[in-house]
Amino acid sequence: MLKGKVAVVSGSAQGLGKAFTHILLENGAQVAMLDVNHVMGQELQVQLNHQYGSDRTQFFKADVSSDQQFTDVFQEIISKFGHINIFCNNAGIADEKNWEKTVSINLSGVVRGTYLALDHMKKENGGNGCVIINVASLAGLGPFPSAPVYTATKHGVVGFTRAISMASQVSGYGVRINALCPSFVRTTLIDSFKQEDKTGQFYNLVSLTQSLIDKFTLIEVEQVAKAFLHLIKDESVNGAALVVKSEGAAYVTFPKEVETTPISL
Ligand SMILES: NC(=O)C1=CN([C@@H]2O[C@H](COP(=O)(O)OP(=O)(O)OC[C@H]3O[C@@H](n4cnc5c(N)ncnc54)[C@H](O)[C@@H]3O)[C@@H](O)[C@H]2O)C=CC1
Ligand SMILES: CCCCC/C=C\C=C\C(=O)C/C=C\C/C=C\CCCC(=O)O
Repeated sequence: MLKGKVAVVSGSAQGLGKAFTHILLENGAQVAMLDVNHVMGQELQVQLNHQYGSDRTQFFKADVSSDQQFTDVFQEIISKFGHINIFCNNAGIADEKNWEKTVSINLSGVVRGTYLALDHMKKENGGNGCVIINVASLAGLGPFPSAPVYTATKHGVVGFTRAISMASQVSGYGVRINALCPSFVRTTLIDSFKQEDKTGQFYNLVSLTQSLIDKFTLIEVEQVAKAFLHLIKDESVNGAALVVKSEGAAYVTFPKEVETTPISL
């Protein structure tokens, strides 16, 4: 069903991005994989070439926190594949110690990728049938106390996605932009919560994180990939946030008006 479509997935050398790449390939798309980890990225490309054929994927090394690298690689991808229909901003880290890096990758990287993709999709593709998926988290909808800056970046991704999707609709770009909000997923990112060089001043909250993981239970990347595919196919949604938990996937119902409690001044 995605034959003839070209997809770009950032952070695709492992974890969720790798699972998104697999499901896109299984459904007929070509995939440009983008990651800062070129060793893992190139190894994966060799494996995928065997599995799906050599013309289906290409790995591109880039750091999404670098304007220059992201822009240059974007142009390389267009030169190789001609056009892009699906763009997934997935690359992300959890590092409260180096929190500015977390903001640069998780939030600025998503804004950068969305603007590059929008600019191409609205001009080159005539604004038809294109979709951007921004990977946020359940921590983009509620507080994750062990990782306040990670929480902030993911709330930022949800807010940015809701606003830019409305701008896209009002401007008639013909590009849908949605957010994916998984709870804890079994990937290497999860290991960060036990590492003091990642948790920094919140290392004392390790047991709180463990209790949250136990409450939500770890989900598998394949389950999130199915929700990702649903967001690509569901042409009725724009500006949506799709939550993925162990019990299933569900769209968030955002209030039309924020509920407030008046105070007297
Ligand atoms: N694992 C989890 O529990 C959850 C993860 N997420 C989000 O899903 C996304 C993917 O995470 P995972 O697959 O779990 O992590 P992961 O650590 O398994 O994979 C992340 C990939 O992103 C790449 N990457 C990191 N920084 C990069 C940069 N500056 N430029 C390009 N690539 C970069 C890494 O090299 C790696 O291949 C992230 O945005 C994460 O915040 C959301 C909810 C839950
Ligand atoms: C820096 C240490 C943190 C390491 C954690 C590792 C990965 C976390 C990935 C996530 O995206 C977290 C997923 C879910 C957030 C959990 C709780 C939010 C609560 C939301 C709610 O109130 O419903």
